[in-house]
Amino acid sequence: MRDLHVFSIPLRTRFRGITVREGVLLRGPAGWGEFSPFLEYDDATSRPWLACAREAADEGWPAPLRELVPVNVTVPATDPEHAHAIVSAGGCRTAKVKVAERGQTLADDLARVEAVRDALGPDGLVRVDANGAWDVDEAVRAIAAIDRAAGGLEYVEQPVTTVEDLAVVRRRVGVPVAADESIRRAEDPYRVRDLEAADVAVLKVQPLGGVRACLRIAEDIGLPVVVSSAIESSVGIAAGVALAAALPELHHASGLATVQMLTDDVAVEPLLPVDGMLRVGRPEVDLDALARLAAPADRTDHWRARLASVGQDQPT
Ligand SMILES: O=C(O)CCC(=O)c1ccccc1C(=O)O
Ligand SMILES: [Mg+2]
Repeated sequence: MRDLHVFSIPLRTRFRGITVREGVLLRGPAGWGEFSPFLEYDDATSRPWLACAREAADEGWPAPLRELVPVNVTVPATDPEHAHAIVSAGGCRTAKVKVAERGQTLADDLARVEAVRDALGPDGLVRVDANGAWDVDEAVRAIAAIDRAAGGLEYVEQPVTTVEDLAVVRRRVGVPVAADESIRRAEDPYRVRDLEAADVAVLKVQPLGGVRACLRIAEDIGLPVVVSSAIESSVGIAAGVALAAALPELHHASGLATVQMLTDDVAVEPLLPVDGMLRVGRPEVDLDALARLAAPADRTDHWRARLASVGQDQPT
């Protein structure tokens, strides 16, 4: 049995319904890997997440082509003053702004992106993420208004839920469209490509089965890629950085500056951006942090059982 640690780290602010991030760190001959599928995911959905952890622990990653990876600051659906402060503190030249939050209005989104543009200055890039919350007509209207308020958008991520609607919206707006939730399973990117539903593909290493699996997808789909996180510890983020570092072409900042969304981390030097960049490499795990962040016994039992169940048909 590999060295195995179950961690539990509170988030600074609730993000998509989650207040605590739990997962497993596995140590193998190549280093540490992270297995942290969201709690509601079944075994089949979680299998690529385990493949990603095993690749990190057992094999390691393909050689990097760059040493630094530009990242975006992530701005939650917060008020304009807070959004301005987050971007000003971040040091990133690209900001990703959450929009279309339930319980908020388009006016809230417009005020938030205006504040973000003000904090970034004219040379920064603003992208927005609606997490599929709009219908087609709402999306067309909102995107035009947000594009004006932002003084130009880099792209809009997942404006609508289905890949068919994504293709319709893409044909009706002047802003590039990125697919995120539409690319979760290995076969999804090919549907996005075949329907010409997006200009940009968001790839996350855990749900798509690891760095090599994502490199293959990027090569096959022929779209520019944005590497993004699933809110992971520095160990999980390092796998995303390894993908961004190994892509033959990298046109966009990665959505990997999310360690700061957690209240604590497992690494001696947490993988936080310096001047808007993350350094490629393997973070050193802090054994004191593993002890401090160790999940309670019942959660550890839950994750051990889950690992056994997800890894069932494969050698451990
Ligand atoms: O891309 C980023 O800046 C951070 C990652 C992020 O937003 C995210 C993290 C976990 C689940 C969903 C999402 C998302 O892109 O909506
Ligand atoms: Mg997204």
